[in-house]
Amino acid sequence: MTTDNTDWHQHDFKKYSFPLGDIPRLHHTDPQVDELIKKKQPVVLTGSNLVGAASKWDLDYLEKNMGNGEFTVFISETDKFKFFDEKKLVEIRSVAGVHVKDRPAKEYPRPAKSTTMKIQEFARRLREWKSGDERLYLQQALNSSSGASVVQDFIRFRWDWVTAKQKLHNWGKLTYNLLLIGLEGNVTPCHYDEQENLFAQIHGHKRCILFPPEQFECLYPHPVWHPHDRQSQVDLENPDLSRFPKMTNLHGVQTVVGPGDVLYIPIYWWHHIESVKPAKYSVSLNFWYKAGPVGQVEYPIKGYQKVAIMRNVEKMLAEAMQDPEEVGTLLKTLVLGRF
Ligand SMILES: CC1(C)c2ccccc2-c2ccc(C[C@@H](CC(=O)O)C(=O)C(=O)O)cc21
Ligand SMILES: [Zn+2]
Repeated sequence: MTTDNTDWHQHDFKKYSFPLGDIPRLHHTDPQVDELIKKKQPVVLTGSNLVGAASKWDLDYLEKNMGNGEFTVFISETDKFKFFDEKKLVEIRSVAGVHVKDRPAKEYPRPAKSTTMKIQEFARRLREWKSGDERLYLQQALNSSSGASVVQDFIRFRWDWVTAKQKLHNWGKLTYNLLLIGLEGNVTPCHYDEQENLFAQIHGHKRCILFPPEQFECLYPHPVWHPHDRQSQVDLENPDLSRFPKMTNLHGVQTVVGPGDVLYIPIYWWHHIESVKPAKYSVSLNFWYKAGPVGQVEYPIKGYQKVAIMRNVEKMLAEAMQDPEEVGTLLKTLVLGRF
């Protein structure tokens, strides 16, 4: 269990060009926890025992108990695992009711390719991994088809506790529990998700850097129709300031989560996550919840609501123009020199 964030050897970590505050770490019974979640502010909850039944989920245990299924594994030549949504490439769009299969969009570089393998092969390749080899990141939705004892552990999670959180904060339904097993050094680059996330760390440690939705203009997300939708175009470690000048206004918050910690990543908050030393690999399990009902809209509207509006404008224009390339031109015509 990480006792306290401050004993972290920060000098080990990558240095970034932007300031980083600390995400509060609070015991899960602290009343401030629910105040922060209600305000959609990130917070690390300690001592919840949410996935205590999984504290034994190291590679040996998972290798023996994850069953005989094929698991999704992403492979990357670099330390970055920037996910790529194939579905965006050939989107069927209806034009006046007629389904028009789009011509496949121009070829995009695929930084991480996905494959499947049995847990035994994954574990072997992780143990044999040495610097210079391609990196692996297992990402698999947990379900009843996992091995019997893993399912037993899953059932013994603190579902009462997490369901009470879901109800108290009016979150929608639980969509996924993604099991994540990645090498130390793997980086999931800066992106946001459209779901509330209780991110439970099981083995090893992860450095999590978060930015609020209001910093949308500093992070230059790809267009919504792009396979890298929801992900920043900016390489935080090596920002191209000529293309992304507003990146100099970036300021975030960070934490290092260890076994037993649960990080609340609010919906639409940007997060950049890295598996860090000393463990050779990390095991995490996230709990993704659909957004709750919008309810009474209060003005001025909040940052994350503006992101949702901008996404809808991009989608509507792409649909109307039937050619995503023209959307940029139209938007520039609409605003440049006028607003
Ligand atoms: C990078 C990877 C393996 C991936 C590849 C291709 C498609 C999807 C994904 C995906 C989705 C979620 C995560 C977990 C976490 C980041 C982290 O812990 O690394 C995170 O962002 C979250 O919990 O929201 C990681 C991945
Ligand atoms: Zn995410």
